[in-house]
Amino acid sequence: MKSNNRVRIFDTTLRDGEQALRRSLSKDEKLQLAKAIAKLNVDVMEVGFPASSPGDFASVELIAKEIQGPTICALARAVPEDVIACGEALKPAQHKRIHIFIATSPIHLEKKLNINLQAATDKAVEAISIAKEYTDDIEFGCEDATRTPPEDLCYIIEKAIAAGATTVNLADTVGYTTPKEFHQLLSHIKANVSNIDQAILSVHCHNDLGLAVANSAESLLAGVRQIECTVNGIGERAGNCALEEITMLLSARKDLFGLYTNIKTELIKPTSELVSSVARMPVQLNKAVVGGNAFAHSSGIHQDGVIKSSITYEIFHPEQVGISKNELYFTARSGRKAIAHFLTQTGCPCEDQEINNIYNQFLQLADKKGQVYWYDLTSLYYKNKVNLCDKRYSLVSAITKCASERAISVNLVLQNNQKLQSFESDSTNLIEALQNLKITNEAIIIRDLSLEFAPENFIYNAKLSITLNNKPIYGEGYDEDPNIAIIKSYISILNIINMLNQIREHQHSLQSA
Ligand SMILES: CC(=O)SCCNC(=O)CCNC(=O)[C@H](O)C(C)(C)COP(=O)(O)OP(=O)(O)OC[C@H]1O[C@@H](n2cnc3c(N)ncnc32)[C@H](O)[C@@H]1OP(=O)(O)O
Ligand SMILES: CC(C)C(=O)C(=O)O
Repeated sequence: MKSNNRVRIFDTTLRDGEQALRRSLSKDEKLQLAKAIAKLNVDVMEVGFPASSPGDFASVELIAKEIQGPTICALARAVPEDVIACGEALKPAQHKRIHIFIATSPIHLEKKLNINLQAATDKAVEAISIAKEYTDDIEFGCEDATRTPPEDLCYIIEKAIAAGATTVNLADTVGYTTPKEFHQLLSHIKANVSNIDQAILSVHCHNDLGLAVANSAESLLAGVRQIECTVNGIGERAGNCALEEITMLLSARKDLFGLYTNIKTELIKPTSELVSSVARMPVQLNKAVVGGNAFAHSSGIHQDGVIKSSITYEIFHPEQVGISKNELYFTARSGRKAIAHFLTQTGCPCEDQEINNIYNQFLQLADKKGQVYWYDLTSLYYKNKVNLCDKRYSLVSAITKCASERAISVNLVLQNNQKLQSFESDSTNLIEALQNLKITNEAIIIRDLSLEFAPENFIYNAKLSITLNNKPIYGEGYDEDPNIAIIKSYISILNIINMLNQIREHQHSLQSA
């Protein structure tokens, strides 16, 4: 493809993204994220604001030293000290860029900077001339460009390019513009700035009205060739254009845009997870491309379509963004096809009549439980095949005692198959004490525990999850006493394991018969 079709991805996760965090990132955290973002193969990464603090100066300097490949960029106000701080911090970088910005809108000029457009232009030109002592790669940015009269933008941009700016960035700082309006503004700038061909046009869109990706995408149709964006769309207030969304839009709609990026899209999901965990910003389930539901289907009509051909409801393959496969969830909205498909895939093929029976029982269970798990389906299947004897544990009594602040002992009496059995253990906490009871041969390691109190019923709801043979198992228990609620949810896990063992034994007996 011609290079004019290449869109440069300018990642600002470590600068604008970091501005959205409740706690700033340490030098090591920034370096860890910088390494992952560089592996994504972004063209430019803006990694901080060196004049902001000695710590951020040191982070930018460290990244400039350690990261090879992408251009390392740092941000400065149109203030000499800021530009010098960028130049100094970026010294070790293989490829470096200084990004100088100043607000251009009447609102910002009058109410914030208290200067006029000419004074802002003079400051920008002076700052650019200082930056030129450090690098030829200079980005000039108009903050709040989308609330600036077009002729004012043309004036300051022309001067900035003449002073040496090689990239010009138009920021929709408060996420105010719309795609059509933005296209018109960018076309006006292209048509009216005499030296515009000497710079790459860039945009930096915020998501206050949910239009950051749409506005960035439309800007490309107006001739923009650099998009500023962040992983997971994190950034001031409602965030920035999401890197993963704009990248996958260009990939999925090559027919419309005819443009490409150099992003290694298969690294998108792991990078998103890393950013989310280091930044402590959870990704919402329904987030495009990287959300937990982006490739999950739970309604019957969709599941049927996806089973027949994934392109019915998926516009690109999950593997393209580093997600191993799509997922089907089972709820009362699921249909027969999904149930039959799951059972067949797990070695439990059914005849039509059988699936009808299982499906009716499934619906009753789904209405009761909300979500039906894989082991529920396997159990329904075998319950329809054979009358498995129900070897269930039930709780007869439970005593928990705190021997000291740091020791708890548990004594359980359980009934199983008419027999009473007593189990005892102690530890520093209830979960460990339960794990030490050794009621089954399986090593049960609890992964998660949630405990909620329902004040309307004065009752605790405990939810535990474990992993057994790489599959999750969820248990649930209710009680007025939080410890007993946890014990009951643990017993519900024992009963699921018991049921799975019975199914396995039954399968063996069928095979050897
Ligand atoms: C839209 C954006 O995301 S812009 C980038 C936002 N990022 C940051 O703010 C980075 C973190 N900021 C900081 O560490 C600090 O605010 C600093 C170091 C930049 C400045 O700190 P201080 O000197 O204490 O100033 P303070 O933050 O209180 O006020 C900002 C000053 O910068 C001025 N200013 C703001 N933008 C610009 C600009 N682009 N060019 C020149 N001056 C500017 C303001 O008018 C104000 O000046 P004043 O004191 O004369 O009124
Ligand atoms: C510094 C600029 C690019 C910015 O972050 C904004 O205007 O939102």
